[in-house]
Amino acid sequence: MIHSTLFRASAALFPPPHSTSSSRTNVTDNIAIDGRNVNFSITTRQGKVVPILRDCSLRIPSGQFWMLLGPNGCGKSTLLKVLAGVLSPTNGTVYVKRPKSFVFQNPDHQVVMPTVEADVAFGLGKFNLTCGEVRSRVSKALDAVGMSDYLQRSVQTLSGGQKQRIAIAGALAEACKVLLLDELTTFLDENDQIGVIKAVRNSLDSSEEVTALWVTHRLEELEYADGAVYMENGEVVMQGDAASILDFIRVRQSAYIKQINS
Ligand SMILES: Nc1ncnc2c1ncn2[C@@H]1O[C@H](COP(=O)(O)OP(=O)(O)OP(=O)(O)O)[C@@H](O)[C@H]1O
Repeated sequence: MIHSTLFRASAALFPPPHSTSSSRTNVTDNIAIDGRNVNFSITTRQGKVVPILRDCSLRIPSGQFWMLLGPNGCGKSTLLKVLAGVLSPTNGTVYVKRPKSFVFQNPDHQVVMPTVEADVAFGLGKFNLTCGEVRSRVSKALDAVGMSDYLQRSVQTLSGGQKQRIAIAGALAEACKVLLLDELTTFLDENDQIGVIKAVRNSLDSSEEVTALWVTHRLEELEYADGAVYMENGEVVMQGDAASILDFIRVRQSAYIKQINS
């Protein structure tokens, strides 16, 4: 864990990018996610290039639960999609430990099988496991997200948060090393929201192998995190331990409120 560390995410922290490849091998084992000077732009129909991410650098240690925070439209989901490999960076380098798993915002996009057990086991077909090994992985994964009692339940009967937890269990069952979680609590009520966030926290606490990056704009969720990356206007402004980032955002917000009231 990084203790009381807050650092400005400047280019000085990282050497300049050497390539635009989406994976690198010379990253130390204790870093799960490493993005350096990541840029992402879109080109409009009129041929105008619109930058969405500008020189974003971030470094997330293995085994930790980090949040990606910032105001609406600052580029959090885009950065997460670049890290997931769903989008290719226009420039910069990205390393994310594998296997990695991207969990979507909408709980109804998560589940594909009729029962919880079948859904969590869905991705295990490719591993050539015995039935006993499959059962054991499903059981451990459901335990990690607090859903052991739901093994035989029809997924149709689950709440949104329970569906998110099943999706996370599916990733854990596949021995996923990095969970990339895109605003999972947006559509959830408070109970479900807490259930999902605690499930992620517990999954990490029960395995040193798993790292999670959780996109949110809810500051209160920071209490569950080890660290956070704060973005504004397409840039990574700060990253560090959760308490320091919370202080930083509060100071920034009160300065903004003073400015608009003056
Ligand atoms: N394909 C696209 N075409 C045009 N603009 C885009 C595209 N993708 C993202 N954007 C713009 O890029 C900016 C960043 O979007 P993104 O969804 O990454 O932000 P966000 O921080 O996740 O926002 P929110 O918290 O509201 O979900 C926004 O202004 C968005 O409108």
